[in-house]
Amino acid sequence: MNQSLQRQLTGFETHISDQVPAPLTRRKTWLALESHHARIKDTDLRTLFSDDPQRGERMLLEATGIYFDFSKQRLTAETVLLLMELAHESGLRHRINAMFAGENINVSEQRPALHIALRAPASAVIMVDGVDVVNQVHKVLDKMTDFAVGLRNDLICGYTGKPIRNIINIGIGGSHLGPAMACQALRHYSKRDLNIQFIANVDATQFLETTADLNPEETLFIIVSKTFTTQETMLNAQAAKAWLLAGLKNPQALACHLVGVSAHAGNVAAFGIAPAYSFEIWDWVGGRYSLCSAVGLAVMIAIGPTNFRAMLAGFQQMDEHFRSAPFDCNLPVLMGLLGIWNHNFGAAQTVAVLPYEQYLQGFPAYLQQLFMESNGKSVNNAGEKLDYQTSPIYWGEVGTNGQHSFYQLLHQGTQLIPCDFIGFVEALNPLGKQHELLLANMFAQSEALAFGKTHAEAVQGGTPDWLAPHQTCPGNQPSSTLLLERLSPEALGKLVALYEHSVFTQGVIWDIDSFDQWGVELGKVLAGQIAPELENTQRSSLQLDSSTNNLISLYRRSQQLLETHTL
Ligand SMILES: O=P(O)(O)OC[C@H]1O[C@H](O)[C@H](O)[C@@H](O)[C@@H]1O
Repeated sequence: MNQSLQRQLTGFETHISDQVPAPLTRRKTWLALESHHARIKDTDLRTLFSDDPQRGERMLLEATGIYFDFSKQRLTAETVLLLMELAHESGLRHRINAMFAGENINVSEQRPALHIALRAPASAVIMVDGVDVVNQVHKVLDKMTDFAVGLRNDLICGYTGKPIRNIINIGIGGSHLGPAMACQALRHYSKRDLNIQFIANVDATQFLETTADLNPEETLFIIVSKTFTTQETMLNAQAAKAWLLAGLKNPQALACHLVGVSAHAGNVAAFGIAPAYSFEIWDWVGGRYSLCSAVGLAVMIAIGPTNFRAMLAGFQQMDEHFRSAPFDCNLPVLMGLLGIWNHNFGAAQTVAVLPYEQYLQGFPAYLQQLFMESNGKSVNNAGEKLDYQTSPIYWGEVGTNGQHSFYQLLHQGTQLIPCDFIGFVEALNPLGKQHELLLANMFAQSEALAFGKTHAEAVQGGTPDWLAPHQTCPGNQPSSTLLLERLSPEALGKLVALYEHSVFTQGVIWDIDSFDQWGVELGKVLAGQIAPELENTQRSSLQLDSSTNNLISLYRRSQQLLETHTL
C-alpha cells in the first residue's frame, strides 16, 4: 500500500476508545463517508486510473502470501482512510480482542465465538468457564488423527473385516457446507481410493442416489450435527441405520459403520454410536465456523492428518494476522470495509464470488452461509431495529463457466455488482496452455468490468453507429482480485479465515450478532407443525393461513387420489 497513506493511517491505532459509540448512521465518520461518496460517485474507474498511473501498485496489499488488488474498487485513498477511521470509531480493535479472549461476543446466545481456538497452537491457553478449550481441541484433534490414520491404513475396518472405501458425511448447513467445500477444494491431496460423499438434503433422492451402488460392508457414515437433533440430519441418519442393517443383517455391525460428531455426546450415545466413534465439538463454535473441528473429520480422512494440520496452520496464520496487524495493512479488515463501502454507500445489493479454480466449486455456496447467515440481521446487539442495510446477497460460480452465463449482466446490466476474483498462480493440474488461458480470462474480466468499452471505441473498431449502443459496455463495475500461489491446504485455511474475519469486521461495524441465526429457527418450528398435518390420516380441519391450508389440502387430495389408484 502507498506509504504516505500508510503513514496517515498509523495514527488511528491510538484513537481507540472504550466509549459506547453513537448509532452508526449518526457517527461523524459515517456522515463523512456519505458526503465523500456524494463527491466521488461520478468519478469512474477510467478517470481514477488515468489520474494515478501507479494506482495498481498503490492499491495492492499482501498478507500471509495472499495478494489483494483493490485498485479496481470505486474509491480513493481518502475513502480508505475514512473506512479505517470508521473501524476504529466502531471499536473494532476492542471487539477483535474480545473475540480472541473468549468473551461472550455472541450476545443473543450469551456465549463466545471461539473458532480461532480450533486452530490455535497446542501451547496457547484460552479459558472458557475455567476450562482451557485449546487443550480440549487438541485432545479431539489427536483422536481424529488416530481414527483417520486407522481408516486410511485399513487398520479400522468394517464389521466383516473389509476395508472402508466409502465415507458418507450426513449433516446440513454448517455441518455440511464446510467439509463438502474443503473435500472438493483439496481433492488434489486426497487418497484416491476413498470415495467421500455428502448427504444433506432431506429429499430421499440424495440418500438413495448416493448409496445406490455402495457396499454397506465398505461404508462408514459420519453423522455431523452440533445439536444432534436437526430433523433432516436425524432422518437421514435413521435411513443410514436402516440401509446398513438391511445390508449387514446384524445390529451389532452398526457400531463399526456409524460415527457421530456433536456438542451433545449424550444424543450421539442414545443413537447407538460407541464412545470411540463419537467426536466432540463445543457450544462455543458456530456451525458455519466449525470446519476446523471434528466437523472436518471427513476432510482429515480424505487428505490425511498432516495436510489437515497444514490447513489449520493456514487458518492460524490468518487469525494471527487479523489479531495483530494494524488496520491499514490488515487484509480481513480492509476486505470487510470495502464490502461496507459498496453496500452501504454504493447501494450494491449483491456480491459475486468468482474463483478461477475448479476445485473451489463449492466456495460460493460456502460463503453464502458464512456471510448471509452471519450478517443477515435487522436488529443491533441491543435488539434495536436498524436503519441501514446489513449483509448483501452472495452468489457466484467458478470461472470460466460464469462468463458464458451471467457475466453478460455484469458487463451490460443495470446493477452495481462488486466481484471478488480468486486465482492461483500455479496450476495443480497443468495441461497444455489451459492454466494460462484460465488466468488470462480472470485478468481480462476484471479489466473489462472496470473499463468497459465506450461508444466511440466501438465505432472506431468498425461497428456501425446503430449497433454501437448495443456493443457499448459501461464498465465501472468494481472488483477485487485475490491472487495466491497455489491451492494448498494451507492456502485454503488462509482464504477461509480471511473471509471469516471480514464477516466479523462487517458485523462489528453494523453492530450485529454475527454468530446467531434465530431466523432459521422459525421455518424449522413451522415445518415441525406442518409435517404431522401431511401425515394426518384423520384429515383434521386446518388452522393455518388460507394459502398454507390450501396447499396442504391440495397435497392431501393428491395423496388420496394416489392411494385410490394404488388400491
Ligand atoms: O449441526 P446442526 O445442529 O445439525 O445444525 C445444522 C444447521 O442448522 C441450522 O439450520 C443452522 O442454521 C445452521 O447454522 C446449522 O449449521
